[in-house]
Amino acid sequence: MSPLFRLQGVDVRFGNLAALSKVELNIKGGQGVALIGANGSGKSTLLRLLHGLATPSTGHIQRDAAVRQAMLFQRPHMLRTSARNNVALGLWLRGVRWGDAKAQALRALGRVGLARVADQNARTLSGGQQQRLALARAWALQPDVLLLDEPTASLDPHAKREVEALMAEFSSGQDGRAMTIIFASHNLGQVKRLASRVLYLERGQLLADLPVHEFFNAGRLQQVSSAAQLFVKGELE
Ligand SMILES: Nc1ncnc2c1ncn2[C@@H]1O[C@H](COP(=O)(O)OP(=O)(O)OP(=O)(O)O)[C@@H](O)[C@H]1O
Repeated sequence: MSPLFRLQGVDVRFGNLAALSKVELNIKGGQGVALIGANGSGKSTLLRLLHGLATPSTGHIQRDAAVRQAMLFQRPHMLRTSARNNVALGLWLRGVRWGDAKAQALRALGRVGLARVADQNARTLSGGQQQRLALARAWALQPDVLLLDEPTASLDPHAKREVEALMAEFSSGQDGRAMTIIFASHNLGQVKRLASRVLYLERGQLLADLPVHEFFNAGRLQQVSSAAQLFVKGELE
């Protein structure tokens, strides 16, 4: 199977700052990929690059043109209209007729347990509901790849569990087709639960690309960098 993404020697620079530096990476379908690293290590930049929201300053990114992608952010942006319209508009923008878009939106809201609030103004929903609404908006597009930038970072434990459960269901192919999920997270428990592969970034460099069980092997991590070991220890405390 050809990779969904192939990055060769990619730098992303903002002025003098290299947010990403010499990144070499292949991502295949059917994986749960976690991006971890300290604040400012380049996780968001890498996700934005994969989603086409950032471009390499040097190097090359190859994306499978047939692949459908959606992206979620830590704080979803909702339009000041009903939850249902927020989902339907995403579909309509991709050419779905408005009547069909509204029907599909309702199915997507049902999928994330929000059918009850379909007519409520999206801006009045709780943080957890808004993130589930963002998941419905993504799910409605039936993407092959779902990119998520710290999707549970601003949620309470209950909402966090709900969002995480949906991520697990989407990636397991429960709805007929498995989505590849690529997510940034500081929550290492979540990384263990959802990822099969871990990418560790340090100051824009991809220092480790390991199966999840190897990444959490302290001896292995020491070989990556002492900062990586300290980082994981700090995040687990
Ligand atoms: N649009 C931009 N303009 C200038 N600098 C930027 C821009 N976007 C990111 N940076 C810088 O690039 C570096 C990497 O940022 P990035 O947001 O990718 O890190 P991160 O690992 O996602 O951090 P966090 O965990 O805080 O979200 C940081 O030093 C950041 O300040």
